[in-house]
Amino acid sequence: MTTPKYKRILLKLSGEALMGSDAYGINPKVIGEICGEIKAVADLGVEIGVVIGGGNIFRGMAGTATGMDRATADYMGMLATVMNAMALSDAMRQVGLNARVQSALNIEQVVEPYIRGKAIRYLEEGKVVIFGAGTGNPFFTTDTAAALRGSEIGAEIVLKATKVDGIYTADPKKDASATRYDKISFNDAISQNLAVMDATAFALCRDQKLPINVFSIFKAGALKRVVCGEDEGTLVYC
Ligand SMILES: Nc1ncnc2c1ncn2[C@@H]1O[C@H](COP(=O)(O)OP(=O)(O)OP(=O)(O)O)[C@@H](O)[C@H]1O
Ligand SMILES: O=c1ccn([C@@H]2O[C@H](COP(=O)(O)O)[C@@H](O)[C@H]2O)c(=O)[nH]1
Repeated sequence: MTTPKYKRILLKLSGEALMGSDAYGINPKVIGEICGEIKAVADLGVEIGVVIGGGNIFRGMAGTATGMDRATADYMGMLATVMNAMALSDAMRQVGLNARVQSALNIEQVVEPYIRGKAIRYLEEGKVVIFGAGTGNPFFTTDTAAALRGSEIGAEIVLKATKVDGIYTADPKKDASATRYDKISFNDAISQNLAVMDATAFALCRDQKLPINVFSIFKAGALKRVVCGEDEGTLVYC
């Protein structure tokens, strides 16, 4: 059997990735495939916390661009991540995973509130814990929530599963000449303003000595390869 390098991980899943090639929302085939990738890692005995983004439904900055109050728009963005968390939990159920959703905003008729001790107990029981509503605070992102929850649950690494296959010298979607790093230090990622992740998330992980691996969620088997310590995407280290 393949031996995982990590016992407990925090997986940051791109909200936008859930759209697949659709213009908006959640594509059932794509979310099912992503859950298959997660199951392959859970079957190795790895404890998995997940933070899900909301970019497939709503981003606060998009609301602000149309004149909305930023905090109001950000709360809408956080609610979008709760919808994604619920969809992900159900898609996990369909592939045979046992998942629990905890929300940083209290909507108790819908999902449990975030309680750190309970989340850790679920992980120890082999359940996947999906953290919705980001940090629960406006002016942050789900990348920062991943750094925060990863630190709180004692994850050994944050895995950012996104639409690109690593961190590049510039945004590869805008600059075709950009080249990918195999690894990069936190200080270099921050000083070069590499926008694949926000600086708050990088800084928190750096301070907590929590490495990050950025990889493509669309590459079959990539998540399992990262978890087994193989070179995949870009490693951000202290
Ligand atoms: N230097 C860079 N290297 C790699 N990607 C970059 C870089 N700079 C910007 N990007 C962009 O960052 C994006 C990933 O971050 P982003 O926060 O937009 O998405 P996400 O976290 O995957 O999605 P969501 O916000 O929906 O959860 C990539 O799709 C890429 O286009
Ligand atoms: O802690 C947080 C996390 C998120 N938000 C808002 O939600 C959206 C969606 O999250 P993404 O990280 O962009 O996927 C984000 O644009 C913010 O508006 C937040 O306010 N606080």
